[in-house]
Amino acid sequence: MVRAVAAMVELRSISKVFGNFTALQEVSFEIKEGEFMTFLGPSGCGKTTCLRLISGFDTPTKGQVFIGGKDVTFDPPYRRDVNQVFQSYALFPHLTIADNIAFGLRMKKVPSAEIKRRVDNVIGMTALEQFVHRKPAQLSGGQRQRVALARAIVCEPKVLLLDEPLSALDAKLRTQMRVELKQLQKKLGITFIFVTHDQEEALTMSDRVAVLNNGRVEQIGTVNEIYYKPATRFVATFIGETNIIEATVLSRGSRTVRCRLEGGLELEVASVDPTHEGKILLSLRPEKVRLSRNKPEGRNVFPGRISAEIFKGAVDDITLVVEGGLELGALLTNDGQEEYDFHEGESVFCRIQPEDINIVAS
Ligand SMILES: Nc1ncnc2c1ncn2[C@@H]1O[C@H](COP(=O)(O)OP(=O)(O)OP(=O)(O)O)[C@@H](O)[C@H]1O
Repeated sequence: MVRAVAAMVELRSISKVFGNFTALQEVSFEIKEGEFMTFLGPSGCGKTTCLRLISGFDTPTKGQVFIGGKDVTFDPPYRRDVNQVFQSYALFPHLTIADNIAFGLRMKKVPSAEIKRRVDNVIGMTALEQFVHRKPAQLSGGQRQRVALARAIVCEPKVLLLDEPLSALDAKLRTQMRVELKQLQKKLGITFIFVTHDQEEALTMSDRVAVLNNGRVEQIGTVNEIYYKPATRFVATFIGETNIIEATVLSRGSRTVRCRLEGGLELEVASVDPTHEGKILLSLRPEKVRLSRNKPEGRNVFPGRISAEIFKGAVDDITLVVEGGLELGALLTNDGQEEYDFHEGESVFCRIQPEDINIVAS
């Protein structure tokens, strides 16, 4: 018999109003067991509010919260199989690292032999062996971060909530901790819900990302979907660099539409959606603009002039002027091949695959 597997966490038509301000509006999504889900969005978009409704530190104005298939909308935090790692880590300064980690289990009156076994296990997992007798003040930011994580996972919650846990770390440590966190999550198989406003952080660690804006979910998808198939202008511009271009649909083929871009350039754009008609908005990632000196074969080939070139190490950031004065950004990898080494003032041919252009909602 096939049994439907309930989502580990589900928010169903959630709205949250503070006074006369709506912080979340009709938010619905499901998070699967063992998934690394990230809430990504600018400051004030409602990420922390979402997290607080899942942890039980707050209740929704409307809608329901389910954890493990059970309606927990009005259950207090201690009745939910959820643990949280805070931005500030919230460690007890007077306790040693080992005692900080054991604290939650002692509160739950877990037998001491079991506490020792579980604490030793997470200390190994988070590489904290040499610090167990120190106090939090004697650790670096990254080490403190690991203690906060160890303290949360030792309780073996089904869901771990992480509210910008890397924000206090310097850039290098942040990058390192991203990899460690992701590896740890895979090893533990716990559902992680991670909050950040840093798109790079979201792209490196998550299985799926929910992009929030103004209290609404703009898009939920895998990191690839969010990056390569952004649904809205906001998602396309918030994550990575993109060219946003206004266009008009001229005609429809079986899998593409022919569009006239602002300035007059005509291009074919992948589309099977019949609602794509009249005025539309296009998103084009700069690394998808191919340049060459000789005219290439294929569709969507057009001339352009390089009006600016900025060297950025691994890549060159290029501005092109094409038909009708339209400016397009292009990114080229600096791999040392002269064939792809273009300079300001040069005339070039541009080529864009129809499927590399996305029609986005405004
Ligand atoms: N208790 C409250 N009373 C009134 N307004 C609140 C309350 N809590 C949050 N808000 C408002 O709700 C909105 C969403 O807040 P939230 O903390 O969820 O944002 P966020 O996306 O986590 O932002 P940040 O990245 O800055 O932490 C904000 O405009 C905030 O001012």
